[in-house]
Amino acid sequence: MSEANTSETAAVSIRHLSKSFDDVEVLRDVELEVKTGEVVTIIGSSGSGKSTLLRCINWLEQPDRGSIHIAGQRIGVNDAGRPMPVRELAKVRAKTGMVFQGFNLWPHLNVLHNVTEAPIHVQGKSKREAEELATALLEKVGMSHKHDSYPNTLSGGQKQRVAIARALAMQPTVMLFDEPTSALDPELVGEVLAVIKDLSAEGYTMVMVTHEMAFARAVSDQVVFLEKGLIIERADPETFFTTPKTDRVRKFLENHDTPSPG
Ligand SMILES: Nc1ncnc2c1ncn2[C@@H]1O[C@H](COP(=O)(O)OP(=O)(O)OP(=O)(O)O)[C@@H](O)[C@H]1O
Repeated sequence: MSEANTSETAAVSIRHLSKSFDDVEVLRDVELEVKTGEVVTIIGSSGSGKSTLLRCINWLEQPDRGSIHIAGQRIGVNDAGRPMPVRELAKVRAKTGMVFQGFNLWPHLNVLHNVTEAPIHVQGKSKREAEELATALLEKVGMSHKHDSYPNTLSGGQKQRVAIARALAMQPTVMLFDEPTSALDPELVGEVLAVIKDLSAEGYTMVMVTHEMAFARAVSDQVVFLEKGLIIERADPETFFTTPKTDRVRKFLENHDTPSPG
């Protein structure tokens, strides 16, 4: 059978992933396995390759070497080792729900239609089915009262909660969050983190790049530390935050808003 079957138990399986921009190797032989229901946070200093790793998972960036399987299916490369046709790639990519730092909502669509757009036009759901799902998801993120508002009338925290509902509407295997609170005013961070925390409690599989250390500690099953494109530590959050193995991580945690033990 195809190699896809070797990874079918993991939500995401990344093997020997490398990526360069120009001559700079930004990811170096990265290996990562995300089990179904697991929350993995990726942390590290600026420029260490966190966003690039996340963007490789859904092929927004194409790696130079290595493989990525999502729910057992390889993304970007077909069984014959050739680049996937666009339609096939779109199908695999739809197994991921991406939430960006900058929300990326459609400005000309109201909240409800931002959430129903892809289920109707990509998945072929009926308008009624898509609207029922969107209504339930907007309820989940506390935004159902704004269903007919347009993005420019929402706060950053509200926009990000709609963006989360929109990603969930495709019923992805894995949610990918790229610094989802970095663009928010500090007082709006909490409402978005609360939504993500609820999702983790509900068993959603998530990979998240974040600078919010207390949050990473609270929600993660696995914390991964990237340094110059290499994973130099990975551990459960308790171990990672209380007994880091390397001086590099110890120093990083000293300089960040590290939560106190316990
Ligand atoms: N499209 C691109 N073209 C050229 N270089 C890039 C591109 N995207 C990222 N890089 C470079 O790759 C390196 C890793 O970038 P990346 O955004 O993955 O880091 P990061 O760890 O997410 O950083 P930050 O925390 O600042 O967002 C950086 O040196 C960055 O300048």
